[in-house]
Amino acid sequence: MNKIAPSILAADFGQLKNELKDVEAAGADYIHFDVMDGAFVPNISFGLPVLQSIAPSISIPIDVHLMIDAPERYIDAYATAGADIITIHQEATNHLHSALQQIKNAGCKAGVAINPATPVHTLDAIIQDIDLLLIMTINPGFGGQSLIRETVKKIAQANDLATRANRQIEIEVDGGITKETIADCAAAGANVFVAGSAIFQSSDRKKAVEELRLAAGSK
Ligand SMILES: O=C(CO)[C@H](O)[C@H](O)COP(=O)(O)O
Ligand SMILES: [Fe+2]
Repeated sequence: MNKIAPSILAADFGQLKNELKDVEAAGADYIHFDVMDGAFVPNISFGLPVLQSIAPSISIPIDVHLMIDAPERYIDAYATAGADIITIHQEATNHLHSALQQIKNAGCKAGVAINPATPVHTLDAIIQDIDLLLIMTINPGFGGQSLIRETVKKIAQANDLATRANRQIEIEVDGGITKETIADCAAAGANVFVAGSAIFQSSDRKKAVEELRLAAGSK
Protein backbone atom coordinates (compact mmCIF):
# COMPACT_ATOMS: atom_id res chain seq x y z
CA MET A 1 0.00 0.00 0.00
CA ASN A 2 1.23 3.51 -0.80
CA LYS A 3 2.34 5.60 2.16
CA ILE A 4 2.44 9.38 2.51
CA ALA A 5 5.16 10.78 4.78
CA PRO A 6 4.93 14.52 5.55
CA SER A 7 8.39 16.05 6.06
CA ILE A 8 8.26 18.31 9.09
CA LEU A 9 11.11 20.38 7.62
CA ALA A 10 8.32 22.40 5.99
CA ALA A 11 6.21 22.73 9.17
CA ASP A 12 5.82 25.83 11.34
CA PHE A 13 8.36 24.98 14.09
CA GLY A 14 6.70 27.37 16.51
CA GLN A 15 3.59 25.20 16.35
CA LEU A 16 5.25 21.84 15.87
CA LYS A 17 3.02 19.68 18.05
CA ASN A 18 -0.13 21.14 16.46
CA GLU A 19 1.35 20.70 13.00
CA LEU A 20 2.05 17.04 13.78
CA LYS A 21 -1.47 16.46 15.13
CA ASP A 22 -2.84 18.09 12.00
CA VAL A 23 -1.00 15.79 9.56
CA GLU A 24 -1.72 12.69 11.66
CA ALA A 25 -5.42 13.56 11.57
CA ALA A 26 -5.06 14.19 7.83
CA GLY A 27 -4.17 10.51 7.35
CA ALA A 28 -0.37 10.60 7.10
CA ASP A 29 1.29 7.18 7.31
CA TYR A 30 4.72 8.26 8.59
CA ILE A 31 6.23 11.43 10.03
CA HIS A 32 9.45 12.16 8.09
CA PHE A 33 12.11 13.77 10.33
CA ASP A 34 14.99 15.40 8.40
CA VAL A 35 18.25 15.71 10.33
CA MET A 36 20.94 17.88 8.70
CA ASP A 37 24.41 18.52 10.08
CA GLY A 38 25.78 21.40 7.98
CA ALA A 39 28.57 19.09 6.75
CA PHE A 40 27.08 16.23 4.74
CA VAL A 41 24.55 18.79 3.48
CA PRO A 42 24.94 22.59 3.45
CA ASN A 43 22.17 23.21 5.97
CA ILE A 44 21.42 22.53 9.64
CA SER A 45 17.90 21.53 10.65
CA PHE A 46 17.11 19.93 14.03
CA GLY A 47 18.16 16.88 15.97
CA LEU A 48 17.77 14.70 19.02
CA PRO A 49 16.15 17.12 21.51
CA VAL A 50 13.38 17.87 19.02
CA LEU A 51 12.75 14.18 18.37
CA GLN A 52 12.71 13.45 22.12
CA SER A 53 10.16 16.19 22.62
CA ILE A 54 7.72 15.21 19.84
CA ALA A 55 8.01 11.39 19.76
CA PRO A 56 5.75 10.70 22.78
CA SER A 57 2.84 12.52 21.14
CA ILE A 58 3.15 10.83 17.73
CA SER A 59 1.25 7.59 17.17
CA ILE A 60 2.37 6.78 13.60
CA PRO A 61 5.89 5.56 12.72
CA ILE A 62 8.67 8.14 12.73
CA ASP A 63 10.89 7.94 9.67
CA VAL A 64 14.24 9.57 10.53
CA HIS A 65 16.31 10.69 7.52
CA LEU A 66 19.86 11.26 8.73
CA MET A 67 21.68 13.63 6.36
CA ILE A 68 24.81 13.55 8.52
CA ASP A 69 28.39 12.36 8.12
CA ALA A 70 29.34 9.11 9.91
CA PRO A 71 25.74 8.44 11.04
CA GLU A 72 26.86 5.39 13.05
CA ARG A 73 27.82 7.87 15.82
CA TYR A 74 24.14 8.72 16.40
CA ILE A 75 22.08 5.66 15.42
CA ASP A 76 21.56 4.36 18.96
CA ALA A 77 20.60 7.81 20.26
CA TYR A 78 17.96 8.33 17.53
CA ALA A 79 16.54 4.86 18.17
CA THR A 80 16.27 5.61 21.90
CA ALA A 81 14.70 9.01 21.15
CA GLY A 82 11.80 7.35 19.31
CA ALA A 83 12.75 6.62 15.69
CA ASP A 84 10.98 3.65 14.05
CA ILE A 85 12.86 3.77 10.74
CA ILE A 86 16.40 5.15 10.47
CA THR A 87 17.69 5.97 6.99
CA ILE A 88 21.35 6.76 6.46
CA HIS A 89 23.13 7.87 3.30
CA GLN A 90 25.30 5.47 1.34
CA GLU A 91 27.64 8.43 0.69
CA ALA A 92 27.95 9.33 4.39
CA THR A 93 29.53 6.20 5.84
CA ASN A 94 32.50 3.94 5.11
CA HIS A 95 30.74 1.14 7.00
CA LEU A 96 27.30 0.75 5.51
CA HIS A 97 26.91 -2.94 6.34
CA SER A 98 27.72 -2.59 10.02
CA ALA A 99 25.69 0.63 10.31
CA LEU A 100 22.62 -1.20 8.99
CA GLN A 101 23.14 -4.00 11.53
CA GLN A 102 23.44 -1.33 14.23
CA ILE A 103 20.07 0.16 13.19
CA LYS A 104 18.39 -3.27 13.33
CA ASN A 105 20.00 -4.17 16.63
CA ALA A 106 18.59 -0.92 18.00
CA GLY A 107 15.10 -2.17 17.06
CA CYS A 108 14.45 0.01 13.99
CA LYS A 109 13.88 -0.64 10.31
CA ALA A 110 17.03 0.08 8.32
CA GLY A 111 16.95 2.46 5.37
CA VAL A 112 19.59 3.55 2.86
CA ALA A 113 19.33 6.80 0.89
CA ILE A 114 21.18 7.62 -2.30
CA ASN A 115 21.79 11.07 -3.75
CA PRO A 116 20.85 11.87 -7.36
CA ALA A 117 24.40 11.18 -8.63
CA THR A 118 24.77 7.84 -6.83
CA PRO A 119 23.90 4.79 -8.98
CA VAL A 120 21.48 2.17 -7.64
CA HIS A 121 23.97 -0.63 -8.42
CA THR A 122 26.19 0.60 -5.56
CA LEU A 123 23.66 -1.20 -3.33
CA ASP A 124 23.88 -4.59 -5.11
CA ALA A 125 25.95 -6.18 -2.36
CA ILE A 126 23.84 -4.85 0.49
CA ILE A 127 20.24 -5.23 -0.69
CA GLN A 128 19.59 -8.20 1.64
CA ASP A 129 20.24 -5.90 4.61
CA ILE A 130 17.98 -3.02 3.53
CA ASP A 131 14.35 -2.59 4.66
CA LEU A 132 13.81 0.74 2.89
CA LEU A 133 15.61 2.26 -0.08
CA LEU A 134 15.30 6.03 -0.38
CA ILE A 135 15.84 7.49 -3.83
CA MET A 136 16.58 11.20 -3.39
CA THR A 137 14.71 13.05 -6.12
CA ILE A 138 16.54 16.31 -5.26
CA ASN A 139 19.98 17.11 -3.87
CA PRO A 140 19.47 16.85 -0.11
CA GLY A 141 19.70 19.90 2.13
CA PHE A 142 16.67 22.06 1.45
CA GLY A 143 12.93 21.70 1.08
CA GLY A 144 10.93 23.30 -1.70
CA GLN A 145 13.14 22.20 -4.62
CA SER A 146 11.93 20.76 -7.93
CA LEU A 147 12.18 17.04 -8.59
CA ILE A 148 15.13 16.08 -10.81
CA ARG A 149 13.54 14.08 -13.66
CA GLU A 150 16.60 11.84 -14.22
CA THR A 151 16.12 10.34 -10.77
CA VAL A 152 12.79 8.75 -11.73
CA LYS A 153 14.48 5.98 -13.72
CA LYS A 154 16.47 5.08 -10.60
CA ILE A 155 13.18 4.22 -8.87
CA ALA A 156 12.54 1.53 -11.47
CA GLN A 157 16.15 0.31 -11.10
CA ALA A 158 15.67 0.09 -7.32
CA ASN A 159 12.49 -1.87 -7.85
CA ASP A 160 14.33 -4.27 -10.20
CA LEU A 161 17.15 -4.71 -7.71
CA ALA A 162 14.69 -5.62 -4.94
CA THR A 163 12.74 -7.99 -7.19
CA ARG A 164 15.89 -9.78 -8.38
CA ALA A 165 17.00 -10.18 -4.75
CA ASN A 166 13.52 -11.41 -3.80
CA ARG A 167 13.22 -8.61 -1.24
CA GLN A 168 9.93 -6.92 -0.25
CA ILE A 169 11.37 -3.54 0.67
CA GLU A 170 9.86 -0.08 0.79
CA ILE A 171 10.97 2.24 -1.99
CA GLU A 172 10.75 5.82 -0.82
CA VAL A 173 11.13 9.05 -2.80
CA ASP A 174 12.01 12.40 -1.25
CA GLY A 175 12.16 15.88 -2.74
CA GLY A 176 9.82 17.82 -5.01
CA ILE A 177 6.94 15.37 -4.56
CA THR A 178 3.70 17.07 -5.55
CA LYS A 179 0.39 15.98 -7.02
CA GLU A 180 2.00 16.65 -10.42
CA THR A 181 5.15 14.53 -9.90
CA ILE A 182 3.91 11.71 -7.68
CA ALA A 183 2.23 9.62 -10.39
CA ASP A 184 5.46 9.05 -12.36
CA CYS A 185 7.26 8.03 -9.16
CA ALA A 186 4.46 5.61 -8.27
CA ALA A 187 4.42 4.17 -11.79
CA ALA A 188 8.19 3.58 -11.52
CA GLY A 189 7.65 1.56 -8.33
CA ALA A 190 7.91 3.92 -5.36
CA ASN A 191 5.53 3.21 -2.49
CA VAL A 192 6.54 5.74 0.21
CA PHE A 193 6.24 9.40 -0.74
CA VAL A 194 7.85 12.13 1.36
CA ALA A 195 6.20 15.51 0.90
CA GLY A 196 7.08 18.66 2.81
CA SER A 197 5.95 21.77 0.94
CA ALA A 198 3.07 20.02 -0.83
CA ILE A 199 1.47 19.24 2.53
CA PHE A 200 2.56 21.95 4.99
CA GLN A 201 2.10 24.84 2.57
CA SER A 202 -1.51 23.82 2.11
CA SER A 203 -4.02 25.20 4.63
CA ASP A 204 -6.07 22.00 4.25
CA ARG A 205 -3.64 19.18 5.07
CA LYS A 206 -6.31 16.48 4.78
CA LYS A 207 -7.06 17.58 1.24
CA ALA A 208 -3.33 17.75 0.43
CA VAL A 209 -2.71 14.19 1.69
CA GLU A 210 -5.79 12.87 -0.13
CA GLU A 211 -4.81 14.56 -3.39
CA LEU A 212 -1.32 13.05 -3.21
CA ARG A 213 -2.75 9.61 -2.46
CA LEU A 214 -5.21 9.89 -5.31
CA ALA A 215 -2.55 11.09 -7.77
CA ALA A 216 -0.26 8.21 -6.74
CA GLY A 217 -3.01 5.76 -7.65
CA SER A 218 -4.25 2.75 -5.73
CA LYS A 219 -1.66 0.26 -4.53
O1 LIG B 1 15.20 15.40 2.79
C1 LIG B 1 14.70 16.46 2.50
C2 LIG B 1 15.56 17.61 2.04
O2 LIG B 1 16.87 17.22 1.94
C3 LIG B 1 13.21 16.69 2.68
O3 LIG B 1 12.62 15.49 3.13
C4 LIG B 1 12.58 17.22 1.41
O4 LIG B 1 13.10 18.47 1.13
C5 LIG B 1 11.08 17.33 1.44
O5 LIG B 1 10.64 18.61 1.15
P1 LIG B 1 9.85 19.03 -0.19
O6 LIG B 1 8.68 18.07 -0.32
O7 LIG B 1 9.45 20.43 0.09
O8 LIG B 1 10.79 18.88 -1.36
FE1 LIG C 1 14.08 13.80 3.81
